[in-house]
Amino acid sequence: MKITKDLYQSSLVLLTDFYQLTMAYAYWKSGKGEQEAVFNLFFRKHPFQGGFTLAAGLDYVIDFCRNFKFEKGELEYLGDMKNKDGSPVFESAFLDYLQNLEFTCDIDAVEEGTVVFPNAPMIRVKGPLIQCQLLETPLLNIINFQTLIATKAARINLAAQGEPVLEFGLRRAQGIDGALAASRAAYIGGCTSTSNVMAGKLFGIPVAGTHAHSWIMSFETELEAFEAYAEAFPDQCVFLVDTYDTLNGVKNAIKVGDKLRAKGKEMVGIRIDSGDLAYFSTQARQMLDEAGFPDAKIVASNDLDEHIITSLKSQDAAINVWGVGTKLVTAYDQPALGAVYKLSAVKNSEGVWEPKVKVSQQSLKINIPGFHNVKRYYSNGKAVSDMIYLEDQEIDPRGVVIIDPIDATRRKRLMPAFYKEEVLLKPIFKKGEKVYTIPSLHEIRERAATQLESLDKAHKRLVNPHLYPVGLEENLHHLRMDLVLKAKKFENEQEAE
Ligand SMILES: Nc1ncnc2c1ncn2[C@@H]1O[C@H](COP(=O)(O)OP(=O)(O)OP(=O)(O)O)[C@@H](O)[C@H]1O
Ligand SMILES: O=P(O)(O)OC[C@H]1O[C@H](OP(=O)(O)OP(=O)(O)O)[C@H](O)[C@@H]1O
Ligand SMILES: O=C(O)c1cccnc1
Ligand SMILES: [Mg+2]
Repeated sequence: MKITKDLYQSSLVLLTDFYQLTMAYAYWKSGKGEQEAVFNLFFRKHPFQGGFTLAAGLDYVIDFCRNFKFEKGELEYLGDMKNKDGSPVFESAFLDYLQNLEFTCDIDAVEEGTVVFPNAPMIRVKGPLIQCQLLETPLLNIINFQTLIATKAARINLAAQGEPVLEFGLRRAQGIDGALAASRAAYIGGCTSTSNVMAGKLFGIPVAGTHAHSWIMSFETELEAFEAYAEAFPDQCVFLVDTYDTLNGVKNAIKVGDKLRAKGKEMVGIRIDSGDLAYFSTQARQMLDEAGFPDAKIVASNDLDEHIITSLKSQDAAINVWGVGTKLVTAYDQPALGAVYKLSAVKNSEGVWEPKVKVSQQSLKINIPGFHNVKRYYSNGKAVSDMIYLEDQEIDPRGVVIIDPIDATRRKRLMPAFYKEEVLLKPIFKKGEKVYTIPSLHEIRERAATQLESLDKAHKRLVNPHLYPVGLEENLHHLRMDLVLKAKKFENEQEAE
């Protein structure tokens, strides 16, 4: 395979687990393929032991669905698959079915840049079982990663308290698409730029950077290296000062800064990439100030994350710009968000929707049945609670009770009439037609900032955050409990037999 030419030239319809295709075949064979179903994508726990998660990746999902088509090449590949006895895995009538398969689902989803919480659906897919099933793996692949990285980026940007965070992750990212998707998500999460030029071109993210130690090392002296760099980029000089002796490096940067100024140019600043970043940044700040460069920025990098940034802030480090790579784009301390995709209702042969639950040993894993949506209530611009409710349920503006999906003893009474409300799942596709206007990446980033602003500080603490209240509307809670009890009763009866 030639990665540069072939990787994205075809539809991504085979970017799925094999079992989705074998199930699709079996659904088709048993005549259930067109039966209507509802699936929900959600996660059970915030990543990084945090108190919020930032949704990202919907744009890729939309693109995936719009190009959901089995073309000749894919069908040939599937047609060549053989069982152990040499017979084809998929009979040709099924391949004909796939060839004619058009994407016809309804999809409702939270917009990118929305703050989201455990158990509430981020994406709801309604449509023929086969299509819903085939979407499971790619939707999870896309949403799990981008949401994880957007959340990590948001945490890092919160720690930086509004100072610019430059994303430097490409060299350590999880492969090629991992890097591109991470740069996109990091930008949504608040980073100001990426070092990944391809991400810049593809997504319109500002591209920025400094220079490496190799630049300095290729010259006889550090001073010569700075001078040559200043010659090439008189308006964009950020000198990396720690190749030999950091404080001597600062002295050299000041010398070249003076020369630039004599030519009417200003150096932008310096970068420190090793050693005690609190100590060196405060020393460098003092030297720069004394030399008449109070506006020169100090960029720091070197295995930074939200915790080290917080620590450096508490040490009064004089850092103005944060370069963050590895720990951001790899989500170093939690490599995956555990979002799942679960069936919550099917339409029976009489055309009646039947809500479904999967009863698990762990109550944490019992899904939320039915066709539901999420409302967020705001008071004075602050999010106060999320309510998961059955979409056809009348909500009494004078009072609702919401019940924690994991611990039914935790309840909260709400007066919807007192609050501004937002329905979080927005229509994206109706019968396969896109009905949603995709915002620009910059708008998504703005939404993320506004959403994070709407969340109380207590939920944004990096450690031991306060739990944001998310509950099931009473009727949904009862429906769920009834279904669980019925299923358990059935289980017990079977055991007794
Ligand atoms: N004052 C500080 N407080 C807390 N953490 C710091 C401080 N200064 C630096 N760090 C962090 O400590 C770690 C230092 O790592 P390490 O010892 O590998 O770097 P180094 O030896 O200074 O540099 P390198 O090995 O890259 O030349 C980095 O993650 C860095 O961000
Ligand atoms: O530390 P990160 O958050 O990943 O940021 C990117 C790092 O990449 C570069 O150096 P590299 O790590 O390649 O080499 P070095 O650590 O030896 O300087 C740069 O100088 C940063 O330190
Ligand atoms: O531009 C930089 O300073 C940069 C880019 C990638 C990785 N580390 C640093
Ligand atoms: Mg390094």
